[in-house]
Amino acid sequence: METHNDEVINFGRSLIVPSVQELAKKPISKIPPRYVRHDNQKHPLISSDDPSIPFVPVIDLHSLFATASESSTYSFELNKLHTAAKEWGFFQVINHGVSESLLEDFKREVLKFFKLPMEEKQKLWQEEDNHEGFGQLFVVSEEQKLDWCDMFYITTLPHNLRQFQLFQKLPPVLREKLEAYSMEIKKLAMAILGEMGKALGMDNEEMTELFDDGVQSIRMNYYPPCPEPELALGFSPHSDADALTILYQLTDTEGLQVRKDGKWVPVKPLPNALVVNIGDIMEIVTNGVYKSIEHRAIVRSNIERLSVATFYSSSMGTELGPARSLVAQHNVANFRRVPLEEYFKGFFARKLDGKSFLDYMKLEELKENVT
Ligand SMILES: O=C(O)CCC(=O)C(=O)O
Ligand SMILES: [Fe+2]
Repeated sequence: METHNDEVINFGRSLIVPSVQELAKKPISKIPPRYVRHDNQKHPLISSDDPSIPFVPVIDLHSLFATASESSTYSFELNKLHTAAKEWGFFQVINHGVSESLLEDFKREVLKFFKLPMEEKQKLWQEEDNHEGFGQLFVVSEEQKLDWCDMFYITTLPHNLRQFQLFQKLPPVLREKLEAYSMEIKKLAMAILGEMGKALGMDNEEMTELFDDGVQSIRMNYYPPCPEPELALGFSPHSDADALTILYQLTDTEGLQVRKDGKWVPVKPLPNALVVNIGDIMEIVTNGVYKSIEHRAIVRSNIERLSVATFYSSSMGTELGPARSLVAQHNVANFRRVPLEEYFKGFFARKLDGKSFLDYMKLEELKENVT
């Protein structure tokens, strides 16, 4: 049930920036300096067809869940999940159970949403003091370089964290599909987290307590064609702050790249697949066994790209830190403990800079002794 509440928590703000989609409609052959990266590094498209490039693991969730219900033994698929989470922090899932028709309907509505006239979008633009809505995140100064991307960000779960006004302003069919998508993706995230907990040897009850009523937010990304794609970036390198991200690549345009052993590896959009990645919260909860991985998005000269990232984090009111059942196993805690709300506020107050915020959470010397 939806409740209108007066105590929506404001996790942060971001400076208001112009729409890149509108900019890209103009007949420009050069991009404004604010989008040209300082490093002047080129950000080339790396084709996933190049045989020397490793392929991000693909996990068949049907097999995983089928073997999971049969026995509690460590199945082949569970081992594959565990290895992918440990060594890649990124994988694709197929046979994930989210209905194809819902994915199609949601995609259609998101595409329409970004094609709305600017006067309509303006009503859903970020406000000075809150970063939900259309705009960009993590913009903290007028000098900062900007991403070649417009995004729409909204907190979806739990219901009492929703910006009721923003939900009310969404086109009704999008809103309906977003609700359904949010629920399906929560179910999927919980199922994957449950399997991960099993693979890690985490206490089941602890896992449920941490994530059952988790915070979910959805970020829709629109990357317009860019006249100088190698000088810009669609999304600066970052790791996600949440526990588990489920990314839906709406178009079959390549653009997402993950950093693996120092190299950028493309994540090829596969039909009916979703991309899953470990976020910083999961790295902390697993006491560092699973790693959140840096990733970025590049842009193209002649083609747009769209994606929807759903971020799933632990529940409000819980403390963020390594799972106690794992600290007991490992005999050491590698991260500090902070209230979840404090963690989020700290994260959103910064410019995106790789995995720098996780370093703040890391305990280098202070090792918590287990009793
Ligand atoms: O567009 C993409 O593929 C990446 C999006 C992403 O990393 C994010 O929204 O956090
Ligand atoms: Fe991300």
